[in-house]
Amino acid sequence: MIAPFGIRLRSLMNKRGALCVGIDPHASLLSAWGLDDDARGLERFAMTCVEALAGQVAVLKPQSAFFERHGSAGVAVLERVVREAREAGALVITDAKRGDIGSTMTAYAQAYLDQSSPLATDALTVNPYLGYESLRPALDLAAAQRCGIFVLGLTSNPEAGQVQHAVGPQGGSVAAAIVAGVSADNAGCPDLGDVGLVVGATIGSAVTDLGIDLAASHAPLLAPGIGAQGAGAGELAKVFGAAVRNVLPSSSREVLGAGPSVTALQDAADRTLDACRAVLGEP
Ligand SMILES: O=c1ccn([C@@H]2O[C@H](COP(=O)(O)O)[C@@H](O)[C@H]2O)c(=O)[nH]1
Repeated sequence: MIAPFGIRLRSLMNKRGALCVGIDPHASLLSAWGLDDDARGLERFAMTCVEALAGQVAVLKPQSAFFERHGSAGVAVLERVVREAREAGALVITDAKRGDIGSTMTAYAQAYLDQSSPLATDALTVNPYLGYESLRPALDLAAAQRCGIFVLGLTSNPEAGQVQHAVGPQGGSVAAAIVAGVSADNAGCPDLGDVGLVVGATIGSAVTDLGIDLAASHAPLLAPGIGAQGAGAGELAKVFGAAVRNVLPSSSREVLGAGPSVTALQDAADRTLDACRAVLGEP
């Protein structure tokens, strides 16, 4: 039987280095690569990323929105990207930030985590702001299918604090309550659990300010914000402190901007990984 997601992720981070490259086919990037902003251009862009990076980096993270904006043809491209990236040896986190209630959350979970689904992936980003327990159908199906879940914790966008830093009824921050939920789901894991957190590389001292212990959560820590959003590898030590070993830095536009040359994309990913390694050490 396949190993649980957290174990597979640690093993691939050890082998390939701790880096996630996002596949975000912005219209501006399609244009910069000389491609049309249509489903054919999207497919060429995304499959070039797979060809360049799926055998090299630990994790690829297609951003679902950029595929959905091309309608059903775009979703078909997403299916191909996820399938072929996994076949080439990368782990795939589908960044769709799903979140809903009850049976609707179950349907989202089935769409991405049931391994017989056309969109089947290794891990899915989810939004806990309908309440952490609203994610239970996805958490349960992920565990059954040996997949991962990445719960939005402290996101990289500047307006996130309005919700995530707010103090909830128990007196702690909303983000701390989400982290507590993740910690409970990972309880007993000796190393990385299957339930991860999204914590932006841009958030400065928020983890410390809110009194959050990320290391104790055993969560893989997906850290977007490197590159186009202004964070560099240097920010990682300050943001994550004692939890740096569990960080998976993520960058999209900064790497993708090097394309369409396959070798230029590979070199850009290598440069980002080297910069992160200098801060994080070996995973
Ligand atoms: O807190 C979050 C959660 C997700 N993202 C996503 O990551 C990429 C970032 O792309 P860049 O080009 O490297 O800025 C994008 O898909 C976001 O939706 C995030 O940035 N922050």
